[in-house]
Amino acid sequence: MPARSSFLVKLSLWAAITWFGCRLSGIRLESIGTFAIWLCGTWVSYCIIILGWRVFGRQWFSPYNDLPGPKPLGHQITQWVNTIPNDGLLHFFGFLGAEYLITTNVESLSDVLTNRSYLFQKTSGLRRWTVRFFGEGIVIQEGEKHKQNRKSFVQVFNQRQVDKLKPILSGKSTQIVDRIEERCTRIDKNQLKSAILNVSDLTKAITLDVMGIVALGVDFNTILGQNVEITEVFQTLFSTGDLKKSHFMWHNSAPSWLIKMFPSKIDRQMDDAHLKLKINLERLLKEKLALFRTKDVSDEDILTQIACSGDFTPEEIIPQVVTTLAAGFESTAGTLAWTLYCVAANREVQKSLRQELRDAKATKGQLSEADYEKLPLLNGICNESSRLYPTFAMTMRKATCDTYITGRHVQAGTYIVIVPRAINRAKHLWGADAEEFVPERWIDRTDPETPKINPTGGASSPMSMLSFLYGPRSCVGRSLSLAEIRRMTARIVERFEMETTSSVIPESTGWLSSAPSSDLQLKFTQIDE
Ligand code: HEM
Repeated sequence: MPARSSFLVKLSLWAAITWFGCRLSGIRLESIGTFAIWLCGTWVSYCIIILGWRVFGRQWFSPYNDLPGPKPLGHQITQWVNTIPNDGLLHFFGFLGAEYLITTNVESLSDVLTNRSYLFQKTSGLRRWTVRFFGEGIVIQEGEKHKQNRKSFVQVFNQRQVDKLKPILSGKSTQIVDRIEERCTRIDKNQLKSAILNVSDLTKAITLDVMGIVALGVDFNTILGQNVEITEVFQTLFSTGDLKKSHFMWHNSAPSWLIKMFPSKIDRQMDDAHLKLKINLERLLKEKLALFRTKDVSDEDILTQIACSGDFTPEEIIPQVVTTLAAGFESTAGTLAWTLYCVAANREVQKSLRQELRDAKATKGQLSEADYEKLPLLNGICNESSRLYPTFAMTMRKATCDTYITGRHVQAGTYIVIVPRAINRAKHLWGADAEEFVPERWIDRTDPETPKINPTGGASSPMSMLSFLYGPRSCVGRSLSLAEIRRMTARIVERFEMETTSSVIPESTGWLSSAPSSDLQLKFTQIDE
């Protein structure tokens, strides 16, 4: 519907509701003028309520909203976890007395994420919103259905499959480096070429290409400036900026008939983007199945594997792929952007990483795919940046029946708030420097001659690092995304000196997944070999 006619429909509805409201409450509308005053009055009241909600209400009513203003998701809860004494659970009341429990230690997390994980389900609001815009995929499935589908997904993302993809990821890392080099046109006083570039644009383009190859077997080459329209589709559908937060809140709280009656601009944009993606995926799927029948097909992409596994009905395949793209795109692009920022902001660490890469190459001339997984500092940097800046900063569950967490009774309907940002920065789990960037914590130097990777970063439990969550609902794409982030970071650091362009520490933006703000820029200067 064109914008103007949709406005007129809304205005007429508003007028009708006001008129009926006045009639029902016995208010006499003596002239058009009185009616117009009432119409304006109700509109102003509506605006005041919405404004009040935006400024004050969001903070009180839902943990998703945290503090007002440009604070990252999970910021306030991180402060609570680090300052309020507790025994593993923090309790608070939300809108209309809804009960919320925040899990703050390994014991309470174990109960929610592993011991009784299927009793704590994702919220119906998230499920409704996800199904509407992405379709029904593993990310929001529960119980037996989830268990069954998870087996297929673990198979699709197993180590052998990820190993097969590593040379492709390395090829893509060459492309991102070449792309940055092309754009280094400024000559500085040392006669070195440099450029100031938007980091999110780069990491989103390269991750979109990787996701295209991994999920669909198609290289969109957006890093080379091709297929711009697919970038728009991904951006519209999967990016989770602050506007999407209000969008989600609206879908979460309003009844379906009201949502249908007042479709928003974002609804229409997301529906259009979803439709475009679906049409393309259906066409691809047809081609792949035809190829599969002739056996002339590689089994590397997710679409082919899911389609040919026999575990999913034809209607289930596309939604599963769309939700996987949703889970992997912003999260990987955001984590890569954070990693590049952390390296740029810590020049000494950057220098040491460059040295580590040079030393590793010195003996063989070139790094093997296996080397990327073994280099202690490279791994330390990637783990540390995703610890400090988990792109899924917060997730929620709801108790489906009366149960208990660490021996405490939990009533059915209680919301359980799991906050990776707060756990990853908790001082009782990581020590006094929990909020600082310390890649060293991931290195075991028991033998100073041969430093090794410390898989838990010195924390007493792997559950202290929740960026990929833990247990039967943890991220299936973890090794794939880390393999991408390691290769991109290593190749960029080998070829460029990175610097921040501002002393202000960027904060996470976004709601479902959080990335550095979309205008974060870094300076890349070519290294004089
Ligand atoms: C650095 C990048 C990534 C991060 C930080 C990340 C993080 C997470 C987290 C925290 C969850 C659990 C969400 C919840 O239950 O509330 C999750 C689930 C999931 N992730 Fe990732 N993810 C990343 C990359 C990927 C990639 C590249 C893929 C696939 C291509 C992927 C696929 C999935 C899927 C399918 C699930 C649902 C698993 C289930 O419910 O059983 N993720 N991810």
